[in-house]
Amino acid sequence: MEDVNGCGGDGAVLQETFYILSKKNTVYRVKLSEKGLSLVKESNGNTKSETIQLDDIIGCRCMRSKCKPGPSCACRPSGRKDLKEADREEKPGSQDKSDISAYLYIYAYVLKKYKMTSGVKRERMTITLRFRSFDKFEENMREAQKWRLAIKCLMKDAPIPRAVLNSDENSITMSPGGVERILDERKILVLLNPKSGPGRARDVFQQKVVPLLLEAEVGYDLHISKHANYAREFVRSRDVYQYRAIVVMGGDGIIFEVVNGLFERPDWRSAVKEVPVGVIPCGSGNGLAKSVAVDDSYDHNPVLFSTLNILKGTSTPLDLVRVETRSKIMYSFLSIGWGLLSDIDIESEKLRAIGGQRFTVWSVARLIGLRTYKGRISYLLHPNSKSPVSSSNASRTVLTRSASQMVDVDLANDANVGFMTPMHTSQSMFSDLVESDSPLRDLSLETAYAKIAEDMSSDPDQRPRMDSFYSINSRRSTYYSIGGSSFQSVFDPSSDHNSGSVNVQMYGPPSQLPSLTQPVPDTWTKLEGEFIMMHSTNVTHLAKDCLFAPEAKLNDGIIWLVVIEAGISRHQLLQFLLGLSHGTHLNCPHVKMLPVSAFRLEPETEGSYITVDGEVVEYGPIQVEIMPALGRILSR
Ligand SMILES: Nc1ncnc2c1ncn2[C@@H]1O[C@H](COP(=O)(O)OP(=O)(O)OP(=O)(O)O)[C@@H](O)[C@H]1O
Repeated sequence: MEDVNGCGGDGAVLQETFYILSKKNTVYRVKLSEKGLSLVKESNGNTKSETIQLDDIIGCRCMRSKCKPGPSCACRPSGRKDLKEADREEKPGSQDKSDISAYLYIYAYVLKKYKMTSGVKRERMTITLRFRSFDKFEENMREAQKWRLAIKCLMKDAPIPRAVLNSDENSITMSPGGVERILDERKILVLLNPKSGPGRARDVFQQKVVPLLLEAEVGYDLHISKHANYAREFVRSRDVYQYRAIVVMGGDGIIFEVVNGLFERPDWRSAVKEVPVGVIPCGSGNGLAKSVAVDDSYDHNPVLFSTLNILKGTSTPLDLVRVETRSKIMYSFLSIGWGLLSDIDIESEKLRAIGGQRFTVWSVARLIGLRTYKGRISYLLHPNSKSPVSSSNASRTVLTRSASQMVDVDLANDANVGFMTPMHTSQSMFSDLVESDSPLRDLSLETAYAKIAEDMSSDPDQRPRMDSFYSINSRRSTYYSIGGSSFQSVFDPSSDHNSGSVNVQMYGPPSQLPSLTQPVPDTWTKLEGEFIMMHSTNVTHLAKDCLFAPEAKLNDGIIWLVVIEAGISRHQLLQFLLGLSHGTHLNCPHVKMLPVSAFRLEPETEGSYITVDGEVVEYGPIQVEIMPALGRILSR
C-alpha cells in the first residue's frame, strides 16, 4: 500500500470549507494536519482560528442520519437508551433515506484552566462535520471516511495510505479493513474488581469508561474478578497477546495481582513487553494511578484522566521491585513497608466502613500507643545518589510543587453525556453554537439549504459539487455509526481457574544479590536498633493523597527508602504524618530518605506487619531489589 506523509505546502493533509446553516455570512476553513484540526472562522470580515491538538482527539466516527422519532416512525422508539442501542446495532431499516449526508463526529478532550483557580481539567468537545456535497449518500460517506481514516492514522502516527486521500478510491468505503489494518485494532482486556474501594467499579466502567471506548472505537473484553487472585490466575493462564493492553479497574491490590500474574507465565518476558498494563482507579488508595498522572487534570477527574491515558495507548517503562521473602518471590510496583505506616494501613482495615477517615483515626490511635520495633536494615545506596537526600534538598523539591487538590468529581453529572449526547462547555469561538440546545438536525439546516438551493442548477444532473456544512456540539443527535467498531463485553467467562491444580512458578529476571540466607555484602550500609518504621516506594504516591517520594520517576532505577529510628518525638511524628499529603514529611528531623538500589530488612521483634503494595506478606526477613524498567504502564 502506498503511503503519503501529508499533502500541500502548508502541511495540510485534508482541507475543506464548511458552513453554518444559521449564519449566512460565516464560513469555516477546516484543515487537518499533523498538528491537529485547525478551524478558521471567517465572519463579516473577521477571522478567528482555533486548533484542536491531535493529542486531545480520542476518536471519530462516521454516522448516517436516522429517521426522526415520532409516533409515525415505526423504526425506532423514542428515548435516549434506545438511541444508543440503535446506534450500535445499526438497523438499516431506520436510516433516513431522505438525508444523503454523511456525518463525521470528532471527539476531543481539551485541557482547560479553571476560571477561579489555577487548576486544569479536561473538557469534552465534539466537532460534527456534515458532508453533503455529493448527490449520493455513498459518495458523501466516502468523504467522511476519508477524514476519519486520515485522523486515525495521524493519531497513531501511522503513514496515511494514498488510497485514503484519493477521493476516487472506492475501496475506502467498500473495504475499510485494508486501510484499518495499519492501525492497532486489537481490543483491550478489562479486569474489574467489583469490591474495590466503595464497590462502584462496575458502575464507573459502564457510565464513565464505556462512552469513551465507544467514541474511540476501542473494543474490549470485560472480565469481573470473582474472588481474590482471580485476576492473577486469569493473566497467568490466558492468551494475553490478543489484547493491546490489560486495563485494571480497581485499586493497587488487583494491579498487584495482574503484575504478578504476568511473572507467573513462562513467556513473561514477551508478555510484559508486548502487553502493557493500564489502570483506572476505583480502589481506596490508587497510588499507581496518581503516580502515573502527568498533569493536575488527574485530580479533577481521575477516571477520565486515566481512561484518556489508556486510549492514548502509549506505554512507559515502569521500574518494578523484586521482593524475596523466606518462601516467596514477588514483584512490587508500589511499596514495601514495616512499622508505623504498615500498621496503620492494615490495622485500620477494621474501620473500612468509615472510608478514608480510617487512616486519620488510626494514626491518632497509633501515635498515642506508639510502638518501636527492633531489627536491622541494610541497604545499597543507588550509584547516582552517594548520600541520603537531606531534608533541605527534599523540601526544595517539595515546595516547588503546588498543593494538589483532591477533587474526585462525581461523574454522575456527566453520565448523561453518554455516547450520543455530546456535551460542550468550552468558552471558545464556537460558543455561538454551544449555546444552542437544538439537536444537530435542527441547526438551521433549512435556511442554509435554501441558500444553496438558490445557487443550484435546476437540473439535478447539473448540480455542482458543494462544500459541506459544518456544525458543532450538538447536545443530542440521531445518527448511525458507520465506523465498523468491534465492541464486546464478556462477563463471567468459563471459570477454569483452579489454583489448586496449577503448579504456579514465579519467573522473571534473576537476582543480582546474595540470597536471603547469605549475609549482605560489606559494601552495604547497616542500621541496627529500634525503629518506628521503614517504608519504601519507587513511585511518587503511595495513595492518591500521599506524596511519599516527590522526586521519584516511573523509571529512575531508584527505590526511595524512608527510615525513622526510635528517638523521634510524637510531635515530630505528627508533623511527619501531616506532611505526607504534600510531601513535606521529609523535612522532619529523624526522617531519613535514602535513594537505594536494594535493601534488606531483618526484623527481630514481632508485633508489626510487613506489607508489599499494601498487602500483608509473611513476617520475617525480606530482601528488595530494583528491576529498572521491567514493566510497562500506559501513560500519556
Ligand atoms: N470478587 C472479589 N471479591 C473479594 N475480593 C476480591 C475480589 N476480586 C479481587 N479481590 C481482592 O480485593 C483486594 C483489594 O482490591 P483493590 O486493590 O482493587 O481495592 P482496594 O483495596 O479498595 O484499593 P487499594 O488497593 O488501592 O487500596 C485485592 O487484593 C483482590 O485480591
